[in-house]
Amino acid sequence: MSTTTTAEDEVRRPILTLVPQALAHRRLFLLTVLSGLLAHGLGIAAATLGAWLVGRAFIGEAEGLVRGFAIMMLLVAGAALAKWWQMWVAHDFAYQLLAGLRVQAFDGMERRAPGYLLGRRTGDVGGAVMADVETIEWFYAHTIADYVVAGLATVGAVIALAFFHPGLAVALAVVVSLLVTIPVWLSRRADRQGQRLRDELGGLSAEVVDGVQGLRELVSFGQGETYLRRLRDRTRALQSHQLAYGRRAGIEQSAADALLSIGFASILAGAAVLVTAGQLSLALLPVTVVLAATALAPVAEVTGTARSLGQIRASARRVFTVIRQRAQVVDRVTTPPGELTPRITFDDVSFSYTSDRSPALSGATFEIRPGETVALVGHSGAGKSTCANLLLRFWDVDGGAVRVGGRDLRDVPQHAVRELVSIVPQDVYLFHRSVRDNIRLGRPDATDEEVEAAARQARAHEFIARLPQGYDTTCGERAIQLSGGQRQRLAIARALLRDSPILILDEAVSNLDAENEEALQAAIRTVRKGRTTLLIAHRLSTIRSADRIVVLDRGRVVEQGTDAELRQAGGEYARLLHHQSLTAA
Ligand SMILES: Nc1ncnc2c1ncn2[C@@H]1O[C@H](COP(=O)(O)OP(=O)(O)OP(=O)(O)O)[C@@H](O)[C@H]1O
Repeated sequence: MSTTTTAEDEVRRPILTLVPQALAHRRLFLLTVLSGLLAHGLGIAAATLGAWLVGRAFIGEAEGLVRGFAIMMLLVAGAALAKWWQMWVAHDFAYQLLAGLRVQAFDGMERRAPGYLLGRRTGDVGGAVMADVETIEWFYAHTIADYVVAGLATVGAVIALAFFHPGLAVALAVVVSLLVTIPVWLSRRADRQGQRLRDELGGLSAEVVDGVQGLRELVSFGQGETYLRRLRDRTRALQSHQLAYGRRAGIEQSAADALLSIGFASILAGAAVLVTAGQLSLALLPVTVVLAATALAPVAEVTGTARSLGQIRASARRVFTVIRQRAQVVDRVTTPPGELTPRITFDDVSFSYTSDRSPALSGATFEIRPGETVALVGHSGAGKSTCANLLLRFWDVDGGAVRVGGRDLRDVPQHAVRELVSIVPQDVYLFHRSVRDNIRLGRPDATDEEVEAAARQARAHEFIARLPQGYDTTCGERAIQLSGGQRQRLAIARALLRDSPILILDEAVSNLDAENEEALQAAIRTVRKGRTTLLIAHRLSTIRSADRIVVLDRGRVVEQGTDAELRQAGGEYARLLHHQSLTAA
């Protein structure tokens, strides 16, 4: 039975899952912290020196002022350089991590393909991978190392202040401690709001992708206005979540600003009282003020970035849920099986996609001998595509076994299955690349000559030659559009290049014009030659061209034989013909 993403797969502490990823890039992380410390340290030193010089000037001690000023300018220049270095390494660190996360997320989806996409909308999936990964950039580039730097810089400033007066250091430590707790007060609400906001954004992106993909249907059924209304409703819902998020962030900001002002004013007042009481030299007053300010500034900065933690948490949760999904099919053997006779056996196979649905196959038994073509026929939903999915090991059977050359497919690693079996699907996906590269997907190291030879055999060369740039014409969603029959011929060329001994052919149901039809049938005849073929057929002419026919009904094999035998038997096949469930062409 197929497993879908469950609650256990959900990531419970998403921010903590981001940290080990950062530690995997230890060198860059340390450089980010180091550059941050240098930038802050030099900044604090420059400001403190400046304040000290002002203090001395105040009490009339002019000696060494010029030298001190020159040193201060050097420190300022050093701080600026260190800041630039910090931005550079922090972004290098973040982008390397994000690149890794994108690959891991794609890997997670591939591990569960195609089951993963069931029940999920493609816009939502794309959103999880791209937009959420982008949100995480903020954590790596502006948060994690900044927290470490802010912590160290603040502790340093408090210790330095303690040399001047311990009371002032204690007061500063109290203000800092209160400031850092602000995001914690509202963290639950921030988490909830961030989650809602990211979900709503994902939903909206899915809605837009849905609308664009189904534009033809919407327009032809006059439903454009209804769709726009739905979109408006979703946008309004998103807006209200954004407002709630903004309100809470505003409360945090105001609380932090108020605390910062009160805290700073108190320390200033305390220092002034100490000067009046003769416990602190007037010359040191500017230095204490600057130290307090330099301790508070980085803390205020990180509490600002902490306001984004709600969204970062939600994004990390979604990305890591994808990354950590369990594999749809697990290999229990990793060594390839060696050469297998391409004899396919479905032995009492039972399978359900999900536990809440009736079985797609129950006790299905049939065989395809080496080099033979067997057509699977049956009503829609009878289980034909499920047989193909199991033969490709997109899922594993629940009961019985699918065997190739007598070997249970569960004992053949998935990569070896993909070499053994290739498919010409009904809906051929073309990537936004050249026709040549799309064919080359069958065998990436094929030469141009081999690609062209495969296209000729697949009866695709002629229409490719008529395209604006021939084999270099870009195809796919955003480029030249090819007809269903032409796409299938490109897929046949792919399969010919792949040259696997077993072929699954899912015949296109759409009506093709006579020229396309003739070319496609010829291509199918070529690609079947010498291969064991499972044919999901809809046209009578194709069905008749098969060596044998297996008739499925509600997941069971109800009849097997040649076209003539089955007609004569007067069973399900004859009924399908009678009710014209099979296309006559
Ligand atoms: N990915 C899936 N998840 C859940 N149920 C599925 C999935 N694919 C198919 N089914 C269900 O399994 C049963 C068999 O479907 P299958 O696609 O194998 O039928 P089919 O004979 O190929 O139909 P068609 O000719 O319409 O393509 C159907 O009840 C279908 O709803």
